Amino acid sequence: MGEVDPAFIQDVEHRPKLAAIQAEGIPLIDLAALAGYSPSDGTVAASTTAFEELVAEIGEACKKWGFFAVVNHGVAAEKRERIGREAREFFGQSLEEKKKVRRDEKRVVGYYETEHTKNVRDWKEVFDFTVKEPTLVPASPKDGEEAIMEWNNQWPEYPPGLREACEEYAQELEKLAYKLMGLIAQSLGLPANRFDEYYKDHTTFVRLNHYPPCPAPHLALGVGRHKDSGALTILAQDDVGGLEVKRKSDGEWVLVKPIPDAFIINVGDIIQVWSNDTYESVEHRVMVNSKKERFSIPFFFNPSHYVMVQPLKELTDEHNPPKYRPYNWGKFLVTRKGSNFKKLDVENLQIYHFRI
Ligand SMILES: O=C(O)CCC(=O)C(=O)O
Ligand SMILES: [Fe+2]
Repeated sequence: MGEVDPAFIQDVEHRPKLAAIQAEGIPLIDLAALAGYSPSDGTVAASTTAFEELVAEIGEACKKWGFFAVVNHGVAAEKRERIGREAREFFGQSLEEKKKVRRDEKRVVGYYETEHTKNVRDWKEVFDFTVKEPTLVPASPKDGEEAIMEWNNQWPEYPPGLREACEEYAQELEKLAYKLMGLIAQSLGLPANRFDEYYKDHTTFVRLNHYPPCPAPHLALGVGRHKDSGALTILAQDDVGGLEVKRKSDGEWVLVKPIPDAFIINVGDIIQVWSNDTYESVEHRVMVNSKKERFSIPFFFNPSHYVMVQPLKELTDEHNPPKYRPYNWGKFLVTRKGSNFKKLDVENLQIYHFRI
């Protein structure tokens, strides 16, 4: 990634402004009132005013921004530090070493250094792993073909502690993800465990991102503008900064300031569909930096492959009819994964293709 290959250059209108706006950023939400909260059995241990306020805050943040930061989330700091150290070790190796666990059309998780977003190459390298081993998905993106296949993780020999650090981290984040889905359900007036049925064989994956220093941060992006296609993303970012969110109120790109130990949460396309557009999945992108490398770790909380994603019955009626046709999550996922290996003339599959 030494010189700037034209494949990385963004069209003029999508290039970042390096002096990004820092005023009015995404909401910061304190989850302290969550202690003792167990959404899976629908009980709310802390049924207090503080808890009601928290649910309302989550709802407002989802509506206004689609993004928020959380503190006092209950994830042990040492687990996050550990996966961060292992990720640095892994990416610090030669390309040849990393390519030993490179993903390809058969093994779709692992190391990858040539990802494209909207056909422009991203200035980054990644390592993906699924949380469930194995993860079950449709064998074919085609409708009517029922065969199922397994996605299996590819763990590198070095660093030897990477696998355990990743597995421990994923377990912690899974607990947080269920709590956040519980809060989001309650903020929509639904029972806390409303979404659990969709997660029995979930297809969640975690990505270790490394953004190396870039000699042309005004031309390239670490990740081009996009929306996350899953339900909910929980992101750990380091102290370098670079993530920008498209503010709903005016369409400006706003920097998400790093806050030590906080996680950044964002609503993905599936929550947009489930909520029938009450909450929207918001565009975001990542700027790169000419001096500093950056690391981040998104956790993409995705349902089971056989889930038909559609607006929830409780949230639709004759005055507010469903805005989307049902679509099969697994087929959507494997279509998107497959298209990562080709440079396409057409746009990726998107939820608006299912809009009624
Ligand atoms: O690195 C980041 O801050 C965000 C990455 C991201 O948006 C993604 O991987 O979907
Ligand atoms: Fe994203």
